Amino acid sequence: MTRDDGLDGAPAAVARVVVIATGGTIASISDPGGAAVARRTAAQLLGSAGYGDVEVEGRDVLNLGSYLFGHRELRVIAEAVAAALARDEVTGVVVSHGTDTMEETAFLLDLVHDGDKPVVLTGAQRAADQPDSDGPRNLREAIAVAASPGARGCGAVISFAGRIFSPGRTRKHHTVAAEPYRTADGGPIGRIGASGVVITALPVRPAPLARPGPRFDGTRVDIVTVHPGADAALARAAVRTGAEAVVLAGTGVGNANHALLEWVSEAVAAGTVVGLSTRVAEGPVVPTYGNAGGADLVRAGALSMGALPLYHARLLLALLISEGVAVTEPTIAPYV
Ligand SMILES: NC(=O)C[C@H](N)C(=O)O
Repeated sequence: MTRDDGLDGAPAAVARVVVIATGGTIASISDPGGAAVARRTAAQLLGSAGYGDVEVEGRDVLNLGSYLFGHRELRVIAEAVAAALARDEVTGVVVSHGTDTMEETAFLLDLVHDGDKPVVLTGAQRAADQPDSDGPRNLREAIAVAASPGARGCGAVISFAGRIFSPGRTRKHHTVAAEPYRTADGGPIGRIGASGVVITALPVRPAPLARPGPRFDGTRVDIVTVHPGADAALARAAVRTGAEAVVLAGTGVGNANHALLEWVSEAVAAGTVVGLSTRVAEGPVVPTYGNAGGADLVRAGALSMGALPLYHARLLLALLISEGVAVTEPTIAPYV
């Protein structure tokens, strides 16, 4: 099957999109106890209706809620995406995915994406067996984005409820809303509406990193949250149990307290990477305060993760460490 692209009269190859199914609510149906469990396959998600002039093929890679994913699952998805993208006849790839940790997978896929073909993650907030499930619409839109020439060069994106997001600063910001994603200090880079896929902004993306190798699976990077009364017990336990880096989710612009400041000095001296992030949903880390605030933490050797969201920061450190990259201010500068 061919279609005329209308540009030079030559028939263009038909758009072909590979849908990689990984589970999530988009694939979930009620079990006998009434709990939603990922069960539906790629073929079941795609159905038999067809997707206009886009040829679509499904591939089952995982079938789990994304709350169950570890680094291994993220690596397996990255490998499946790369294999699909490597096929000349493939225009773009869709990954159907649970919404809980889609921000991490999308960020990883974006970090390692080194071509122009679109990679589009989508999911659903209402299970596949709900009469008002948003899955079919989200999937249809994601396929349209993956097939769209306009989405080329945007890297990996999240397509959800008619909006397209670049993952670099995008997080799930609402547990149940039909539009669960928001880009911190930014907005969607495009929309899907009556006139099709419209890209309104091109994301700025750093040079691609190498895809994670098997070492990524066991690379432990933990998050320790700062709160009134927090001590260093959890941070110490993280290192004791194998964490190669710890991200501090500081208060405000990235502050902690004297117990954690003392730990940062000891941990950095012993070779642990300490990233300084914030527990606040939006806005960058700005090392400002003394008396165990962010300025002191950075002086003690913590690395400011800048405007990179908390869970993105954790993932970036895990990827860099697993690749044997020395994590320093200059090596993380392009991402934060
Ligand atoms: N809406 C969802 O997909 C949430 C689901 N629990 C998941 O992340 O797999």
